[in-house]
Amino acid sequence: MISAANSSAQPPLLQLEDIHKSFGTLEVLRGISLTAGEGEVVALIGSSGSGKSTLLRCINLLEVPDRGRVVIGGEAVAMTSEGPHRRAADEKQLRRIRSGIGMVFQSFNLWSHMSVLDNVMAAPLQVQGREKAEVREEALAMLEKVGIAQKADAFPAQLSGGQQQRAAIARALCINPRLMLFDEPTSALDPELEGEVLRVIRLLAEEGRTMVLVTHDMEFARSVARRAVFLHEGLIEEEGPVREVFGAPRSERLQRFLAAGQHA
Ligand SMILES: Nc1ncnc2c1ncn2[C@@H]1O[C@H](COP(=O)(O)OP(=O)(O)OP(=O)(O)O)[C@@H](O)[C@H]1O
Repeated sequence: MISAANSSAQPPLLQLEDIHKSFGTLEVLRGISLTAGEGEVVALIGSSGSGKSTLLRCINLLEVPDRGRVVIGGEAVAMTSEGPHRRAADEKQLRRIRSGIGMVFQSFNLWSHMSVLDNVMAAPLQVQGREKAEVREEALAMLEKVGIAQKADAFPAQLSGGQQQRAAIARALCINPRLMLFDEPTSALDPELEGEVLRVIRLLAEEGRTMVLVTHDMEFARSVARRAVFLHEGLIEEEGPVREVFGAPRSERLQRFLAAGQHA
C-alpha cells in the first residue's frame, strides 16, 4: 500500500509485518501488516474483540507478537524465541524504542499519590534522566497545551475524568514521543467530557504528530485520521483513506459495521 507519507525515500515511521498473536487457543491476530508514515494518523476500527487493542499493544511490545516484525523508524525490534515465550531480545533496545512511543489508555493510569505536574514530570526525570528545571518548564507547557495548567498542583482524584485523561496525554507528550498510541481514550468518559479530550487529540493531529488510534467513535475517526484500518477477527478486512473507508466502503461487512454504528 502506498500512501503519500511513505512514498518518499524515508521508511515509514511504523511498519508492522505479518503480526500474529494468540492467547491460548484463541488466535486474536492472524497476520496483520500495516504502516504509518511520519505525521500520519491511522484509526483502527472494528467490532469488539476484533483485535484492535491487542494490535496496538503489539506496537510497543506490551504484547509480544508470536510471529511477525515490528519496525519503528526502520529499526526492527529484536525478538527471540528462546525460553518459554517469544520476547524482546534486547532490553536496552526495547527501552529505547519504548521511550519514543507515548501511550494513552482508556483508564487514565495516573499515579494517585502524585500531583498532576509530578505525574507529567515522572518519566522524563526517572526514565530519561533529564534536568528538573527544564522538565518542569516543559511539563507546565504541556499542561497548558491540553488546557489544565491550573490543575498542575492538584491530585488526580480532584480532577474530572476529562481532565485526568488530558493529564495522561500531557504525560505521554512529555517524553517527546515520535509515535503516539491511543486506546479508546474517551470510552471511560461521560459524553460531555469526551469533547475536551477529542479537541486535544485533534490539535495533535493538526500539529503533524504520528498517531495510531483505536476508537469506537466513527465520527471522530473520520475527522481526525488520514487512514482507517477495519479489522475483522484478527485480519484487515479493508483499509484506505478515511474518505473511502467511511464514504465508499467496499466490503459488505464494513458497510454493515458502519450502518450499525450510525444507529448506536
Ligand atoms: N491478555 C489476554 N488474555 C487472553 N485473551 C485476551 C487477552 N487480551 C485480549 N484477549 C482476547 O483477545 C480478543 C481481542 O481483544 P482486543 O481487546 O484486542 O479486541 P478489541 O477489538 O480491542 O475489542 P474492544 O473493542 O472490545 O476493546 C478478545 O476475545 C479478548 O478477550
